[in-house]
Amino acid sequence: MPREPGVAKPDPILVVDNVVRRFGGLTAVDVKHVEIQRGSITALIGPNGAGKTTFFNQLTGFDTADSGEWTFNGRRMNGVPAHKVARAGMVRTFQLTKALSRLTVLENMRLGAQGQSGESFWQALLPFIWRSQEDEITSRADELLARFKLDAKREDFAGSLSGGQRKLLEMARALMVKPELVMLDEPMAGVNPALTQSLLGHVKDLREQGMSVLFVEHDMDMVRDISDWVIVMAQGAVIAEGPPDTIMSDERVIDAYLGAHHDAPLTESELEQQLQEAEEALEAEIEEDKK
Ligand SMILES: Nc1ncnc2c1ncn2[C@@H]1O[C@H](COP(=O)(O)OP(=O)(O)OP(=O)(O)O)[C@@H](O)[C@H]1O
Repeated sequence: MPREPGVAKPDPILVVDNVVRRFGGLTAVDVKHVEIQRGSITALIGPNGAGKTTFFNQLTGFDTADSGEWTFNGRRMNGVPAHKVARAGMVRTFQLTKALSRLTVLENMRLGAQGQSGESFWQALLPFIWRSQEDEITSRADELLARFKLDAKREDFAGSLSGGQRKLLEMARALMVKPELVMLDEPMAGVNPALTQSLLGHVKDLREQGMSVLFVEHDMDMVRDISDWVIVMAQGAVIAEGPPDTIMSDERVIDAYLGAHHDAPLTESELEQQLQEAEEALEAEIEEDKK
């Protein structure tokens, strides 16, 4: 396959055209064309501020693109809200895990089943409304919690989990909607080395089970280790694509990284602070939905 930005894939699950997102004078995302191959693990890399998370937000309905269109399994997805995108089979996790700390692990999983929407948050916690689905949802949650070795934590508050366990919970929760495409935003950030292999194994498992994976990551060892294909973004655009072994020596890629300031990894307390902010923002959103 040619290693050019936007190269066509044999069987793409996601096809993106001309997605632009501006913040004031800044063009955060300007992706002309990109295809994600079904059944593979694709890494999305690029220096800080390249637009990776913003691009994820557009594709998954968490933010509205200024222009552009994209199809998932041939179905147009631009303008579709996040919970419907998730229910269609395209689900994402967050860079700062949104596992609500004052809910139990199991309650977080139930929320996942509702497809990440604020409006169904209360319904998810009021089992009598959903009694018929309740048993099925709980047994799926238990199955996933066992797979991710979180079953012993079922009744614990998500806030009591370690950073790595929260990442596992995020991934397990995303699987509640039985997705076809799983989008992971920095799955390795803030994960203790002891959990690294286990997380890598879980990501590879997704592919073994026939799912497609698209993940944003700064950890190049992880990118090299598990990806089938790498897409590189810089200043909002896709600048290179290719297999992991060749992409890291690509001149355009090296230039993009050298030209950008690369932040040091977050410390534990910075991570904690950001997690708290993300939770407050999500809770505010839920309050807003209740009105
Ligand atoms: N809500 C927003 N308002 C204004 N500017 C924003 C907003 N979100 C992102 N940006 C800007 O858009 C650009 C792309 O940011 P984005 O977070 O998508 O990059 P990234 O590649 O995910 O970076 P990192 O690897 O550091 O997470 C940055 O310059 C950022 O400051």
